[in-house]
Amino acid sequence: MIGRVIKSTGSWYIVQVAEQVISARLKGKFKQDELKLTNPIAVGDWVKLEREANQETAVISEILPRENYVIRKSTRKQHFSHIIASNLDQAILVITMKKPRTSLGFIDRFLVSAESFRIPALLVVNKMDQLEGEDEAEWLQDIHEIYEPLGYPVIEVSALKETGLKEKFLSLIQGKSSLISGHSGVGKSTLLNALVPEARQETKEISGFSAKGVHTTTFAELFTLPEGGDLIDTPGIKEFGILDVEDNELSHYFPEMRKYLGQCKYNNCTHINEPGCVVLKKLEQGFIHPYRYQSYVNILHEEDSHR
Ligand SMILES: Nc1nc2c(ncn2[C@@H]2O[C@H](COP(=O)(O)OP(=O)(O)OP(=O)(O)O)[C@@H](O)[C@H]2O)c(=O)[nH]1
Ligand SMILES: [Zn+2]
Repeated sequence: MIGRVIKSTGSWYIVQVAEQVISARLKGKFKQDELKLTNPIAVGDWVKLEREANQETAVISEILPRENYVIRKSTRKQHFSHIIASNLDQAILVITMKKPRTSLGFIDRFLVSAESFRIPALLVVNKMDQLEGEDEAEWLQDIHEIYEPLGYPVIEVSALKETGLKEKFLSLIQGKSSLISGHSGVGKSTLLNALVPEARQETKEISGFSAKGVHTTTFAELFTLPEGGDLIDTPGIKEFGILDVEDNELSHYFPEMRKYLGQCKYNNCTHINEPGCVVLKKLEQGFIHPYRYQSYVNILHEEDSHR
């Protein structure tokens, strides 16, 4: 039979097979794939499994090819090892204007990761009920002005007051597998509980039946939406990695730069100070947002310092 991994505890996997939830483990000699992962299976994986004699548990014999996946934060030049989730239609970053305010740099890192994994991304501004003052209104306006033209939808919600959820947000997640991420305290759990009423309950049930470690907050978990589709929560995982890229490739993950690539004088241009750089020209002309360019430079340098 075939099922989808909805939770991993490290040694046991909770697999959804049609309407049933089965606890499964790996066959003794499980073939590692080419990613050389520390954890061979991720939440979101589709797997082939067979029931054991007791009928209650199952053994996973094969992982079906992944459409895509995200891995844990790592520097660009390191070998990735920890896979967080797979087979995603999109990645959602929950952001807030205060307590804590999400920095644009953090948002850009997330978007670059999503681009590098070829997963569409969207931004959900939570705690809209707390919006007050000019400074906050400006921050929100910046978010809309910077990200929407790049193709990243920006949705405003209040998980606490349950506004904006059933309207626009639901239409964007229905029928899809969405990874949900964000800083601690932005309201991911509140959002999840508002959308998947049994989310809290489910977590409790599963932790009662399996090995210890189930309840640790570093494992991703897949929750099915009553309206169809699912949300993959990634508690404790703040940032994802960026796929292995050379300096002159980072700009491929900035949609506003991507369209000018190949037009610079040097084909290995890093768009920092090279003569005849079209990206720098477009920045000067206002076609590239200075904040975004700053993030580009920061990521380039940060990754360099890790080598
Ligand atoms: N005013 C307001 N508060 C909210 C909203 N959503 C969440 N909160 C509050 O923000 C705090 C953090 O919410 P959580 O849902 O625990 O945040 P989280 O992102 O899951 O945090 P971690 O579990 O640490 O990852 C709680 O006190 C929530 O009640 C909202 O829309 N408006
Ligand atoms: Zn250039």
